[in-house]
Amino acid sequence: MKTLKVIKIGGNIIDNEDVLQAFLKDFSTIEEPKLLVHGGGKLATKLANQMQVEVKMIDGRRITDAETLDIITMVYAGKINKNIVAQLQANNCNAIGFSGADGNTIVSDKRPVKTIDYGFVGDVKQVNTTTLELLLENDATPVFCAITHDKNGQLLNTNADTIASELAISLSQIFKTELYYCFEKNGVLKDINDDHSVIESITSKSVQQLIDNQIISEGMLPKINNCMHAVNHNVQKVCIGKPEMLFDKNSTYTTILK
Ligand SMILES: Nc1ncnc2c1ncn2[C@@H]1O[C@H](COP(=O)(O)OP(=O)(O)O)[C@@H](O)[C@H]1O
Ligand SMILES: CC(=O)N[C@@H](CCC(=O)OP(=O)(O)O)C(=O)O
Repeated sequence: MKTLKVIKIGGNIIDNEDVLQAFLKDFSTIEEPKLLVHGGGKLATKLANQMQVEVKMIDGRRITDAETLDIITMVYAGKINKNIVAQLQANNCNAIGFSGADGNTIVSDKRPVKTIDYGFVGDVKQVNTTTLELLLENDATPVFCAITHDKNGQLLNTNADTIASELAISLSQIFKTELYYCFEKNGVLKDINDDHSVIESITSKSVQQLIDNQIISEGMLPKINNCMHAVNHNVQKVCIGKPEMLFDKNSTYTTILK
């Protein structure tokens, strides 16, 4: 079985042009099959503010009304996705941009209204890997944004961390899959203000205490839940840290274990 690296980059990497350019240059040097997932929540928030569209987030999830869905489609599937694809092509990496609607790769259900109406937010129901396998076997690199569809013509907003874990889980039937969450810190930190306080490994036993003690909070909560879901569903290796963890053997980062 070949190894596949599924790599997710978040807002603070996308927002910094120099950091993004450097990352994409390094990413292009990875010779094994690879797949990139990008977020972009921060840029969507900035644009919504400029357009005077109210931004509402609950537990790291964006309440997505029709106007917000238009904004995130333009930002995630348009500006960010196409710029990343163009930069990868400039580095001789044969990137192809995807939303979950493209090739019917990710189908999701609109989140049912319970106490909160999230609007056009989708929970992943099905990942179709046939097209992705074909591309990955032929040296092409899929680049996914945080948009899925319901197969009835409706686009839905889906957290980028979830897209990465669901793709990694489904593709683990075909590849030995590794999942890397890249962000601006060295890993999951004991003290959020001390970049040297990296927690080397987190297990399903230790995670609850970290959440209860509020060491893990905010944006790290959905990330760690997606990591746990992935290690418990056949993904061989799951790591959180700076992009350097992919390229520098001496870098520190957090490994998520069963
Ligand atoms: N223990 C922790 N270690 C590191 N970051 C943490 C921790 N707890 C909360 N966080 C927060 O989680 C954020 C990462 O989540 P998020 O902003 O959603 O990133 P991304 O856009 O890269 O997915 C960090 O910037 C940090 O503020
Ligand atoms: C439903 C939902 O919340 N979707 C996210 C998708 C983007 C994302 O996940 O971006 P980062 O990885 O940069 O945070 C949002 O709109 O903010």
